[in-house]
Amino acid sequence: MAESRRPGRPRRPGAGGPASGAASGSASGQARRPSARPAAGSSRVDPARLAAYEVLKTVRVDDAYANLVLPAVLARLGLEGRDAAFATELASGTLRLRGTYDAVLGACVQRPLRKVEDKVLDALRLGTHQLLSMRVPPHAAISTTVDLVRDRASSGAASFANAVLHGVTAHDLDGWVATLAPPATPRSSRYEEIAFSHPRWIVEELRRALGDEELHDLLRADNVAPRVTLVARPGLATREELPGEPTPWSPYGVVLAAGAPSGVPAVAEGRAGVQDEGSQLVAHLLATAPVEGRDRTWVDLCAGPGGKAALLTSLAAQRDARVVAVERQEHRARLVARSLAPTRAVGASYAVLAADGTRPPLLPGSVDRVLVDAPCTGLGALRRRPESRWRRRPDDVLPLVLLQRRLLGSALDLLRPGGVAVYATCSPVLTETDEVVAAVSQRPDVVVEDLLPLLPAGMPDAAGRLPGTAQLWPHRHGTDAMFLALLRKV
Ligand SMILES: C[S@@+](CC[C@H](N)C(=O)[O-])C[C@H]1O[C@@H](n2cnc3c(N)ncnc32)[C@H](O)[C@@H]1O
Repeated sequence: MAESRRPGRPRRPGAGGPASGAASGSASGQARRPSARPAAGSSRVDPARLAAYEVLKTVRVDDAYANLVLPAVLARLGLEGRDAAFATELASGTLRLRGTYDAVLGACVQRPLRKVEDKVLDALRLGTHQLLSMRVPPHAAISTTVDLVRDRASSGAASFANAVLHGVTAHDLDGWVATLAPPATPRSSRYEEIAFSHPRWIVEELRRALGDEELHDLLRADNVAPRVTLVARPGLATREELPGEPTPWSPYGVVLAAGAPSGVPAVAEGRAGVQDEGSQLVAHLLATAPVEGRDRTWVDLCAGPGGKAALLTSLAAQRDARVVAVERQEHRARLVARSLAPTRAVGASYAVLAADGTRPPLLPGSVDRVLVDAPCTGLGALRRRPESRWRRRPDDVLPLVLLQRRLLGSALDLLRPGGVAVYATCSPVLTETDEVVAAVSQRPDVVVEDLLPLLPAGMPDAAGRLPGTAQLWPHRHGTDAMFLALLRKV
């Protein structure tokens, strides 16, 4: 199923149970009459729906990231508490499940969807999410969407939206998937495209990396927003002072119990941060890989915005090692510098260089440990950015792969004999993972080492396809789908 909604009987048009759960409250459950309180100037549009609409529009028009736009929109419209939570779920859920909803809308609209005005289509997607995934009573979902379309488009478009959304109520989500998606087969990804709202080329890449058996578990996990995990940077903060349960795999992590991370003092002071557990393991692995002899110089070759570099630097400080963080984009290098600054309190030694990691201004053979957390398609972190699956294109992959190979090659040039490199991507795509490592390990001065013994005890099924490498998965490990490989210079 595309989202965690229990299967149910098809709904009758216009019928609906009481609003419940996170979706309940003034924003969700009440159909607003024309005379209801005005919002957003003179219009009668429900503010939470308006906020979600504004997010979709900004993502579409400005190519923005929803998670960055949302806080500003919520603040501008004065939304807090349940209304803010409703707007957040409405915007994020609609963006994630756009593929499923477009298939549904395509069946309810007489003309091709590309001929529907963008702003009307955005509103229809929002209405469809409320009807099929949020348990908003149909009369409320439809009337508030019609108000929105009337306000943002025209009365004619509002009548059109009314008719289309009544069509959407013909089935519940399971019913629509059963109606629209052909049965799943390993050879065609059409079923997954509709049922799990992933572009077909992405389904095919994920299938190649994972196989058929668990594919649906992965796609389902991609459609659920991850819990927020925090990292306690060693020497600066402890897990015990962070509010939440310890993470199962990372020795530095905590699953945030409730509230915004910015409200946690250690996070506000930069002693802790928000970081996926898989990312924490990447830094941990580089720091714990055995190295004989000198162990003074660690490099993060793709450091922006600095999450892993901050963890590495606090670990390096405990061993009197120095970290050089390299980042090509100047504004991201500034973010790295900001992220590393709190580690000065524990005497950390580091430098941040705005430079090209394929030609870093560092001496070849001078480095003991190097991390290549390579720029990648990010297809292992789809649950984090609801719109990202619709942005990426198949032809993004090749240029990234060429860059990844050059970055890893340059990292290996920096290493002294006996030094170690960790190559990581938040993508499981085989061309970005196994094939990069396999190509670079043709060098006579490099071996791929088995990193599995360095992973936390009891971590299940983390072996990658290429011997010695690791591939984490959201549905298995609760992390992003990070790929990790350990290479040693000989
Ligand atoms: C996956 S992100 C790294 C995330 C980072 N390690 C963290 O944990 O916060 C990849 C980074 O590599 C940077 N990058 C891309 N090409 C680069 C190059 N040629 N040299 C150095 N950095 C590069 C990107 O700007 C981006 O900030």
